[in-house]
Amino acid sequence: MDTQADFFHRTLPKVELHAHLNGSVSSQTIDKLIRRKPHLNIERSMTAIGKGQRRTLEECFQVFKVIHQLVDTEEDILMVTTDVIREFAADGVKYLELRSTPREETNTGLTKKGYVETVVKAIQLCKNEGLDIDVRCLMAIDRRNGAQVAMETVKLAEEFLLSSDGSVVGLDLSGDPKVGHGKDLLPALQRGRNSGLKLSLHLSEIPSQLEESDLLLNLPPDRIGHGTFLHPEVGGSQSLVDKVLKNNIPLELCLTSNVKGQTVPCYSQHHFKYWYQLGHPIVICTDDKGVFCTDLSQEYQLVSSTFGLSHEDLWNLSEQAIDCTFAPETIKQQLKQKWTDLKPRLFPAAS
Ligand SMILES: CNc1ncnc2c1ncn2[C@@H]1O[C@H](COP(=O)(O)O)[C@@H](O)[C@H]1O
Ligand SMILES: [Zn+2]
Repeated sequence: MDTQADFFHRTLPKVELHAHLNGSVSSQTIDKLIRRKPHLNIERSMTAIGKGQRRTLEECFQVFKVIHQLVDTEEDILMVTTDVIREFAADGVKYLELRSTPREETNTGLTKKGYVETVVKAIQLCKNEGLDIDVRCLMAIDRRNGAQVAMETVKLAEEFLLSSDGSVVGLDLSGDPKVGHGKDLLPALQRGRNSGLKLSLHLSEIPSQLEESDLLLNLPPDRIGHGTFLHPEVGGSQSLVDKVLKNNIPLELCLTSNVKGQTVPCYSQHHFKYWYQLGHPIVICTDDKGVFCTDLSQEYQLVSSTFGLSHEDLWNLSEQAIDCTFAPETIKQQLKQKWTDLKPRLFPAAS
């Protein structure tokens, strides 16, 4: 990795659309949390998957449980959210959609509403700091918790859609893909959609979910998380691909996450190639930058070194991501202007 490439990828203005809040907590923030809660006996190595390490997806979900133990008060959520936003801003991210599952913690008196209020407050605090990053929030439905909780989350999101000054823009469906079935969550997702909430759904993150993916694609979602096993070469189907293409649904792709979580055997076999060759809208994302020890610059660098993309190709990818955001049209136009203004810094010869 040469320094020139590093400068390019870090300076490249970027859009991050798939980042789980508690999976994005950096080792520095984890250290602060561990100091706050020494009685939990949690070590930093239990909260992240280091270089060259792999885990099964089940093991990844154990890691989130450990982080959730460390993040269980309003104070923690405020610190975690502001730290994560500052880190993305320092990495050249100009627009960020953070997603998080509202949690209730009876031992600390935290309510789901309080959880979301705190995330929105942190977004506001960062705005007041004058950071060069626009941040929005998606409320996550953990598929493990079933239909009733999903519906409660949608209702809460509806409230925040009206009251959060544009901070809460949509819903995410995530959680352990082996648990629960998407069909039970359709009424909640449908309702959210009808209320004007945008939908980003984890889809076919593991094999053999053709039926579920088909049902969820009929909504249709506004974006797809991963979509690793949608295409026929890996056991998906042409009809699923056709639905994605027909509705022009962008895919959020997270290379390190998929390789470390072992749903993809190696970088060169990542489904980025399949969708990129089709010219379909794709957005490079981190998923869980803390847990998978990455950042968005590294993910862009990985894409370019694995698939031989030029700086110009990467520029186009990051610029096209603006159209995939859930931001209002005026914000998209402002972001495009920002990209135009920044381009001469990265392509001096062309200016
Ligand atoms: C690795 N692939 C993945 N697949 C599915 N869901 C994932 C995920 N990575 C993270 N999450 C979801 O995000 C939560 C942590 O952040 P929040 O507490 O919501 O901020 C996890 O508990 C899981 O539900
Ligand atoms: Zn995810």
